[in-house]
Amino acid sequence: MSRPAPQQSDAKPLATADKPFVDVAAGLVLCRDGKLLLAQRPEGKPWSGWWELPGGKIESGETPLQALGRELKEELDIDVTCATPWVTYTHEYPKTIVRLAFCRVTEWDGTPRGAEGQALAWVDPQAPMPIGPLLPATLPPLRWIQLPDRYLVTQIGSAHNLPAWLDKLAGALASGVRLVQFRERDTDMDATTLHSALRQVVALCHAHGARCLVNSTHPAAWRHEADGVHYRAIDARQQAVILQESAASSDASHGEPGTGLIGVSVHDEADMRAARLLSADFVVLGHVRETPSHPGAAGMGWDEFARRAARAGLPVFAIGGLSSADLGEARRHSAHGIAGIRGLLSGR
Ligand SMILES: Nc1nc2c([nH]c(=O)n2[C@H]2C[C@H](O)[C@@H](COP(=O)(O)OP(=O)(O)OP(=O)(O)O)O2)c(=O)[nH]1
Repeated sequence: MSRPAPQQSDAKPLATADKPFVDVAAGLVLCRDGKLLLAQRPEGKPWSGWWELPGGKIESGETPLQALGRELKEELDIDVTCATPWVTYTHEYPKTIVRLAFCRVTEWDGTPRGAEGQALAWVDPQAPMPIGPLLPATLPPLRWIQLPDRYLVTQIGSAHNLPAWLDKLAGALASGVRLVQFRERDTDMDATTLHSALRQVVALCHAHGARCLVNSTHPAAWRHEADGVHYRAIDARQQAVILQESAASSDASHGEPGTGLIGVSVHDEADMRAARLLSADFVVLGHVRETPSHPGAAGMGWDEFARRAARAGLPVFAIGGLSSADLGEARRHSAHGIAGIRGLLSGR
């Protein structure tokens, strides 16, 4: 899998005098069976014949969700009844800079039809794309929407906890968890025991069709036995500097992008910039509520989470005192999904 080029920051779009800046709302219209609706741009519009997510320009005074509701009525003749903000992403085209507020649309009244004469197609986002070409800025959301919505972080601690912990992991995997991060910070396991624990976690994940990433505190060689890496914020920043320096000196031997998934823990804009430079697949932002991992530290709350998530330019998992029951609330605040240690293991 080739990794896409890093995108620019969403916080500071690079509007220039000769390049107009356009704000757009686009919908990932998702059926209950997981199929996603794509539309072909009609004759007479720029990029006609290319496929895109339905939507259009945000008019003055509109929120992205209002604009999307209006556009989907005009283009598809449906009335949206449930939509949530998702990833806001900026793409520079040769003649324009487009900031796309991608939103998930999960309920609507009516049956979508090409009300402007455009062709429509329901596609399985997890399968090879049967149609094309797709607009360049439409490719990232089609990749991101394939990410699972729950991200379980390990906390095994001691070797004698491992069998019982693996049982709990099996329960979480059976309940649909498909993404796990091996992160053993406060452990009394020696390196050999820890490595063996990782192998057992990876094997169990794979047996359930789930993927496991290895936290960047662990040896880099272990990532290749798993499905990628999850960088701590400090490691992501360091890695981003290495990547920039090697790019500046045309030295490709450092920071070579791997083929697995890349997750990054972020707290602020600088962390998010590092994540984008590393072409991360997603970020984890928290903590939303006070948690046993950070006792006494108040959570940022959902409103602040939403403000920060809107600047990520990547799918964001919310973390901090959350369980599966919080998924709806998380999505209403621009999260892709939720991450957690205890909340996801207990199947709550
Ligand atoms: N709707 C939509 N637009 C996209 C996607 N990807 C992408 O690059 N774009 C770009 C193409 C256009 O430059 C811009 C959308 O503008 P548009 O011309 O479709 O807007 P509109 O429906 O309001 O049409 P109009 O007022 O220009 O007739 O966003 C996508 O997936 N969906």
